[in-house]
Amino acid sequence: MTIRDDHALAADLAEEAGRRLLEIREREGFGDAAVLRAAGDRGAHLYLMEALGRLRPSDSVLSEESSREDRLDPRRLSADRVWIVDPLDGTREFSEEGRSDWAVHVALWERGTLAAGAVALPAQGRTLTTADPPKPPPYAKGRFRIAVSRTRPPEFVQKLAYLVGADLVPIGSAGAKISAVLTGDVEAYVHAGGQYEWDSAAPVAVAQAAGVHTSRIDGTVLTYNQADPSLPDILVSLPELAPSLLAGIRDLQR
Ligand SMILES: Nc1ncnc2c1ncn2[C@@H]1O[C@H](COP(=O)(O)O)[C@@H](OP(=O)(O)O)[C@H]1O
Ligand SMILES: [Mg+2]
Repeated sequence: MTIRDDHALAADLAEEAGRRLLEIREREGFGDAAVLRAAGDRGAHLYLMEALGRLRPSDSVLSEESSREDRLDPRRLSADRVWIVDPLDGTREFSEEGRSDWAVHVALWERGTLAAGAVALPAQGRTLTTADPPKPPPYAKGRFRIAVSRTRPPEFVQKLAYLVGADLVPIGSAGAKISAVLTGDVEAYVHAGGQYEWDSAAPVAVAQAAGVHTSRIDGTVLTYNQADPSLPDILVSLPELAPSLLAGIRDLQR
């Protein structure tokens, strides 16, 4: 198998899981949000596990929806290749009629780096992929936009926006927020206070391929396939904005 095949496979799997999620939304309706969320998480997870087991039988998989036992299975720590997937990121938004800020994440971690990835945004009719990385529009100087969680934004983010001259844009799903940086709808995404490897691996793979800044909020490297999959904070931004955002965050946390 060539490396190119992994890029295409990530995109195909994310798109097919997304197509199934649209069908589940259609079939279940929005009457009972908990039922719809559970059906979405389960349906996308089972499809991705079956497809990866069939198409990449020697690789490990770390999925948000795997059992706790499977997620903590130490075998993936000595594996060369681990697929890190979030079958449905933005589960809350998936269950809200009319919202399109939810995503399917499929990433491949290989010997220490993110080697391939895709983020399907089924309700937006697009998939962002390392097979054909997006080209974010260049930064036009002046005020800019920072995407934040709708429900759990970092406590410092209002002050940060004031400090750097930005407006906050609440969007659901880490994948949808990072995609918004890549498509030019916002210029940055800041999160702190909790998150896991599957929430960011695939969109970070695409962002890195697109030449966008990705790091922890202290500027250090995001590392994946760790024993503890907690990865609680992240900064994704157009490269020109990273130094002032990192300096602002540092000042506010002092
Ligand atoms: N404080 C926190 N602790 C744990 N997970 C968090 C979190 N804040 C956000 N997340 C996770 O990050 C993803 C994006 O969140 P948000 O839309 O609020 O930005 C969601 O993934 P899931 O939808 O896959 O659960 C959410 O559960
Ligand atoms: Mg998630």
